[in-house]
Amino acid sequence: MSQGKVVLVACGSFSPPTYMHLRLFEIAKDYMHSFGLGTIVGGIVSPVHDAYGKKDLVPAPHRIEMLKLSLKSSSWVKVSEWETQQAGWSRTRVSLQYHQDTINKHKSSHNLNEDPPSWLPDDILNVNNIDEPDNLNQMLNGNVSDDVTVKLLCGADLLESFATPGLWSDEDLETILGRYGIVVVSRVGSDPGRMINESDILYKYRRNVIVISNYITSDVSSTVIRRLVRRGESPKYLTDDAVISYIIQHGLYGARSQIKN
Ligand SMILES: Nc1ncnc2c1ncn2[C@@H]1O[C@H](COP(=O)(O)OP(=O)(O)OP(=O)(O)O)[C@@H](O)[C@H]1O
Ligand SMILES: O=C(O)c1ccc[n+]([C@@H]2O[C@H](COP(=O)([O-])O)[C@@H](O)[C@H]2O)c1
Repeated sequence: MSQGKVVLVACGSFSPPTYMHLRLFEIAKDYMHSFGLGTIVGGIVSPVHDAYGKKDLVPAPHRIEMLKLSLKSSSWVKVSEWETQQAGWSRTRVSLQYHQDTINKHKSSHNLNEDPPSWLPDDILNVNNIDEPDNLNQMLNGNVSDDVTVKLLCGADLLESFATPGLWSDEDLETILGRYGIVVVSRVGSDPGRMINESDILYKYRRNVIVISNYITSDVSSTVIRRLVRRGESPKYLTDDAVISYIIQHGLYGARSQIKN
């Protein structure tokens, strides 16, 4: 298991973002830090392209804006618009590869004039870090790898979807699991341990699959928020207040202005 620097990338619809989407990053960061599984230097949320065509997927500019509102207080998780700017839907392997390549490029060039994308973690852009004595000592002693690896951050339902026939290509799963690795947070009703045991490909790459039991369980989902909004009921405390205001203001998910506050 890599002990180096890690950037977590969460792919999904985020229609709308819930507080659990953002909790995933905090849960993963704490867990990986306490078990010495790598140093998290950044988090990226990558909303899916409209062409993914999932039911109730509001246009990407709305989802991006809601994510930005949700992440206002986060110093280390950023929104990447790259997937939404492509001509069509991008497979997750391609998205991970793009983010990894861009990180590598900026990390090796240290060229701040190169217009880095806004989602690039500050830790990678902060060239001054390189001269920090602690960092230098660690590197000289060979204790820490200076590689930065992206890892897919997801809930256990996404892991389960790997077994849906025809959904993910075997070749992509080999790359996602073998080259990058994934960090899976348990979700009500799913059993990631069993999934790994029952899937040959997950079992093969089990050392690259970090499973985190989320003991503060929550079944909140975008579906629940959309349902409440549609019924004119309040989704307060399931997502950021600013997201709720945005939904009402733009009449998303069948919102009417009389949503109870
Ligand atoms: N409550 C949760 N616990 C753990 N993981 C979650 C939870 N909610 C969402 N996720 C994870 O967040 C990522 C993005 O999920 P997605 O946008 O599909 O959210 P969702 O709430 O499941 O959406 P929907 O209800 O529209 O299917 C996925 O990896 C998903 O597994
Ligand atoms: O790469 C693939 O083959 C692939 C197959 C199915 C789903 N995905 C990604 O998984 C995410 C699923 O999001 P959601 O909201 O349907 O849970 C989304 O980011 C998709 O692009 C990716």
